[in-house]
Amino acid sequence: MAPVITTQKLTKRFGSFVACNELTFQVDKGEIFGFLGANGAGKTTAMRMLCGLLAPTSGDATIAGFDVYTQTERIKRRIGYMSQKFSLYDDLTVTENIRFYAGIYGMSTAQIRSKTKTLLEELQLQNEAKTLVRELPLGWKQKLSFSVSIVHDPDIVFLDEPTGGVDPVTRRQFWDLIYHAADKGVTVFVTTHYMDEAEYCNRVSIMVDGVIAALDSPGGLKQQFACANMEEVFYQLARNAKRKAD
Ligand SMILES: Nc1ncnc2c1ncn2[C@@H]1O[C@H](COP(=O)(O)OP(=O)(O)OP(=O)(O)O)[C@@H](O)[C@H]1O
Repeated sequence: MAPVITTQKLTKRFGSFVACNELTFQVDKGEIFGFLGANGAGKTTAMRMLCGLLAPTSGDATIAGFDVYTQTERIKRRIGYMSQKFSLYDDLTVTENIRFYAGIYGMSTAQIRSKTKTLLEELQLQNEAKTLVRELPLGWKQKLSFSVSIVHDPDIVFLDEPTGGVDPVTRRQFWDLIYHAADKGVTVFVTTHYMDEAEYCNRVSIMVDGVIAALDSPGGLKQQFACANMEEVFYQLARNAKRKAD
C-alpha cells in the first residue's frame, strides 16, 4: 500500500535549537498513527510542517504525494485538521457550522445539503440541528468538530489532542468515529497525552527531545520495552527527557 505521509530526515531548527531532528517515518493509507511525546518534544512543530504551515529547515516530506516545500496549497486541500481549541463557532447552530465549513472547503450546495443530512444522522444529532454549538456538551462538540474536519473527504486528518478534558467513555465514543473514518480510507494522524488512546492506534511514534525514540504497534512497543501497558512504555522513554514544558 502506498504511504500517504513520507518523511526523510525532516528537521526544523529555530536558530541553533533543533526542535525536530531528522524525523524519518511513513504512514499508510487508512492507518491510525499516534504521535506521542512529552511536552516540548517537538510534536506540534512536526505536525505544522506536515500540514504545510511551517517550512522545514532540511530533509524531505510528502503529504498525499505533495511536497511540503513547494506544494503547501495542494496539501492544505487534501488534509483536515482539528485542534483541542476546535474551531467551531459557538454562536452558530450545529447545521450552520457544518454548512459553513463545507462551504469553506469549496463543496457545492447540493453536496453540502446531502453531507449535512448524513452527518447529522451519523452523529445522531438530528434533534440538535438547530441548537447553538455553545449549548452542546463538550463530548458532542468534539465529535462534531471531528466530523466537520473531514467533511470534505480529505486523505489525511491531523488531530491535535482532540479529546482533552473528557472522560474515558466519551473518548471511546470519539474513537468509534475515528475508526469509522479510517475504515473509509482516511489516514488519521493523532497526538494525545492519553495512553488509553495510544492503545487504540495501529502504530505509535514516541518523540523525546526532538527525535523519534520509538515507533511500532502498541503491542510491539510493549514487547520491545517489556512493559505491561503503553503508560509504562511512555514513562520509560520520556522520563529522561531534557526538555520541559514552556
Ligand atoms: N517558533 C519557535 N521559536 C523558537 N522555539 C520554538 C518555536 N516553536 C517551538 N519552539 C520550541 O521547540 C520545542 C518543541 O515545541 P513543540 O511545540 O513542537 O512541542 P510539543 O511536543 O508540541 O509540546 P506540547 O505537548 O507542550 O505542545 C519547544 O522547546 C519549543 O519551545
